[in-house]
Amino acid sequence: MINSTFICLLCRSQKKRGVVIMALMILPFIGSVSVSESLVAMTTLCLVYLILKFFHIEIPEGLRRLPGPKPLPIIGNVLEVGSRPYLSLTAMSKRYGDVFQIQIGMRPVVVLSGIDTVRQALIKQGEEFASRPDLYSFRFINDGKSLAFSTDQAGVWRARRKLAYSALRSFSTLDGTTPEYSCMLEEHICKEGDYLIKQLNTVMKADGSFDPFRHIVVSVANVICGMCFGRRYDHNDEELLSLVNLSDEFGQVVGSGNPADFIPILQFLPSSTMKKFVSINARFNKFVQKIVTEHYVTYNKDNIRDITDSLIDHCEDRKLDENSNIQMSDEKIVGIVNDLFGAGFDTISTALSWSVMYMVAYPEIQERLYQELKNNVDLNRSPRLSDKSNLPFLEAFILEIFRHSSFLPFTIPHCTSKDTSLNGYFIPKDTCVFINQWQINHDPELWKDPSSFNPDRFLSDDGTELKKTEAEKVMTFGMGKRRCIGEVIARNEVYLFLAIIVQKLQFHAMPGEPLDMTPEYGLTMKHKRCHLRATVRARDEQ
Ligand code: HEM
Repeated sequence: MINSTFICLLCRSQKKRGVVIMALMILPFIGSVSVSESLVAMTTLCLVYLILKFFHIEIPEGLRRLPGPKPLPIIGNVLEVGSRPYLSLTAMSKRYGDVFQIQIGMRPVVVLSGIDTVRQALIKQGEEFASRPDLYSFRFINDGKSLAFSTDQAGVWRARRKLAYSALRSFSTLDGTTPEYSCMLEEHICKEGDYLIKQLNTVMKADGSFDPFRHIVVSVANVICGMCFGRRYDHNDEELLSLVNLSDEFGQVVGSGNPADFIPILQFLPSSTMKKFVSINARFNKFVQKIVTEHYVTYNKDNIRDITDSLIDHCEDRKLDENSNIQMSDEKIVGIVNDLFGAGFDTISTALSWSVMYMVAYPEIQERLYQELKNNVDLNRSPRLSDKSNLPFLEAFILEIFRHSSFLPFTIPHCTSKDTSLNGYFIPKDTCVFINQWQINHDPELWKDPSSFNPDRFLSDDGTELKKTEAEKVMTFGMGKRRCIGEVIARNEVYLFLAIIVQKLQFHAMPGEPLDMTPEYGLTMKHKRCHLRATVRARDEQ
């Protein structure tokens, strides 16, 4: 009696109710079944039904259900996605098309591929695809107040993004301290580039080899530290070193597909990875917080020294402005510097470290880069931002690094802010969306021989000009409303650091040690840590 009432409550449709009752009727014929066994069986059936009902989505008329692989209970498609999601999801896009659905654990995820489909979603329907999903790991980044990862409401996120963008732009385009430099960004990079060369020479003399990421990351961190905090650190500073060298572990958890984000029960089970992740974030926040507190103490309205000061200043101005619409805490405003610092060193150091690896893997390309510099920049001076237009091969090389390595294989995950549709498929509100940048950068419809590393694909036949339409097809910084706000700085920084080091140094592999170019999956994919050699370009060569 209770059983049939329960079933009736669960199954409003006659047909479904019939299936459940039939299943229960069969039970006694399987063998002798005790009351408790039949209760367990019935509860399981009801639970399965409830789960099915939970995931059953009514599709509005005229739209189609999303295609995709069949998920297993509890784990969904985790096994098919595997440890290299950019490859498995690219393979799935060949089977299911540009818009398909997988299930990671309990959570449905829509995967977007194909440049036209991604443009349609992120640009033409940008508003609907601009939110971030509420993922467990994101709650630990910047104490849940991250500009890039938090689920801030659209109004708050937009205001913070505008503030971050304008602070970054002001402190990169500000005049340098001497007329020798066109702007502050150029001054920071040129000085850090020179320090990097000195540091690599010292390490080479002492040890005969160096770990490229270990040194590049400090130089790049110093550029963003200069803009954010008005200070730089020594290459052997233990505090900075221990912090910036943690970025691999950060990226491994935040990369699309971290199990604890998709299988809720894992949040409550002990996990050494999550423990490490929480501790990395706490250390990172503590580092930034200490500097911010010092800034509050020494803040002077008439002498805004850096981005932190300018954000504090914004809070002060807002308090004096009676008409201001206060929706954000000071913490949320000043906390923006945490995002800028975090995003500003890991991505660029990864790009530069890969560049050095590719130069070693393709010595003839390294030589062409050097010859181009030699022919177009006076070797008695350091390259500058203004030399960029005379170095098309270097620009083509950087584009090919972005494309071929696709070291940011996915954007940060997006989320739909309302029920929507794409290419005729229905996508409900609050669906997590992965954008597969790697697929776009390796799509044979867009690129000839996509797996070969060939910077010339971006150059005109005579090699003197960049092909703009080819360059615009590379997807590295996302697109639309969430597009990276540091893109201009990042492109300039990767270019100028590379020009400076290629002019002075030649990189080689360690004798007898094959170069391992296999990427390690994460938000930013790194190459395995390794040792290389560098020799100073001979004076007569220069
Ligand atoms: C080569 C270097 C860089 C690459 C490849 C890169 C790439 C990206 C990508 C793919 C996104 C996510 C876009 C999306 O979710 O659709 C992003 C977001 C972001 N980037 Fe970058 N980035 C780089 C450097 C920088 C730098 C130097 C800064 C700042 C100093 C920065 C600040 C940000 C911020 C704040 C966001 C979040 C934007 C938002 O959620 O509204 N990035 N970046």
